[in-house]
Amino acid sequence: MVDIREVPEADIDRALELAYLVFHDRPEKAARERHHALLLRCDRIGAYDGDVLVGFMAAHDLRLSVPGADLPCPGLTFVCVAPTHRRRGVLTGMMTRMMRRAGEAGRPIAALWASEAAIYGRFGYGGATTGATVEIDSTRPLALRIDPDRRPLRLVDPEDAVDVIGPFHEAARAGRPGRPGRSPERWRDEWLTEQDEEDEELSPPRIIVLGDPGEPIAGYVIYRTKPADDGGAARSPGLVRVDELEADTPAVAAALWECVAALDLTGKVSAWGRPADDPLLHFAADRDQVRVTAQFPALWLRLLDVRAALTARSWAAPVELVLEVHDARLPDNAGRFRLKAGPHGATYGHADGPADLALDVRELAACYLGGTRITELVAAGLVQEHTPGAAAALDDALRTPVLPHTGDEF
Ligand SMILES: CC(=O)SCCNC(=O)CCNC(=O)[C@H](O)C(C)(C)COP(=O)(O)OP(=O)(O)OC[C@H]1O[C@@H](n2cnc3c(N)ncnc32)[C@H](O)[C@@H]1OP(=O)(O)O
Repeated sequence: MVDIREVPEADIDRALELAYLVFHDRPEKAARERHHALLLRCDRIGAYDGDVLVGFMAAHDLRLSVPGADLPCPGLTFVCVAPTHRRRGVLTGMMTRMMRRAGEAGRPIAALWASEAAIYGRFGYGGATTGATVEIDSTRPLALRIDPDRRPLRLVDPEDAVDVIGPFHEAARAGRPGRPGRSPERWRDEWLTEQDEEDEELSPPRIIVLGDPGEPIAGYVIYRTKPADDGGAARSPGLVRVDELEADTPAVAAALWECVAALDLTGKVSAWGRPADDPLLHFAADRDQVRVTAQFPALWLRLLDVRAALTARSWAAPVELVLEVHDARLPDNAGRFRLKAGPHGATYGHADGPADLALDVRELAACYLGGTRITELVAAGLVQEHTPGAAAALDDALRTPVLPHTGDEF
């Protein structure tokens, strides 16, 4: 009989051993210490078979930008079940406990990054943001259709970076749904850590900011480099891996991309997890030089309290309709509800009349940040439109000026 309960501090190392076993990992001492410190700050739930920890899950205490608001949002991580106890409902038990606890604590939404896309839909999570991997052939200067901002660029010491770029990042979050806030620890351990956890050949992080001296910065780029590999047939050019690039204007973004593409002794820029509507893809003059090499679901979102989530976000256009929502895990969300929303806010309460749209809570989550259209899901047979035009009307109301984006993998 497996018991689901909180994991005390004393069991954190056991939880990490389980995670390393399950994720086929053998991290160095420094990474283990970072993971330990991270789990100390997380909510932790475990599955115990007698005294043996056979399942584990943690949740960061995050805030997530949603259209017009910033909501508390547990960010699930380190989800693992021992190979001896798979497919017996251990994850289901831990997830049920985690969702109930988060709901009781007044968290309207929860989020995660999935190791495999097939796992979390059954728990009501929908793919809410899309990431794109963008590669630039930088063996030649980056060809641009707009003039880059010519204000000065300067290098910032990683030690000072949180003070310099942290406020810019925090302000930029409000402009794009799907972005978690970053604690100083997350900045230090995830973005600015000297040694990249996944690729030890990469340089420490380099930070370049753009802006006039004494003025607030107008943008920044964080990148790491790897020297050219001249060995044998698998010769590869020096690499610039862009970890983050934020800019106030397209001209600032153009200057920062141009800068990283021009780094000496490198021939390729690779940026993982960029927004699907990255302006670079439009202002690049040669789309053979700037290519999207992969697209993937990034943040998976769960609406734990649909009413609280829908009434917290902003709405781009007026809409009034009845939704029939299915939620197999959290029955308070299930039923028929009238959504009345518009630029001045939203109400959401039980309705008697016939439904205009019927959908699972998972589909609502996929559309909540504006990254997926309801009409696409009608076309895919996943949302039933009982009143013609209802899906398009809801899309107009859910629309965001830019696509949601999540660059923080956790
Ligand atoms: C946010 C993150 O941390 S993502 C990381 C997720 N963790 C991993 O990938 C580590 C390796 N895998 C594992 O530890 C485990 O296999 C887990 C956590 C994915 C699943 O744990 P389990 O206890 O076996 O899941 P559980 O028994 O509750 O399964 C519930 C359902 O999900 C399904 N399921 C579980 N894992 C998967 C999967 N990888 N792909 C597809 N379906 C899955 C089960 O078949 C089951 O379906 P059913 O309800 O129709 O019978």
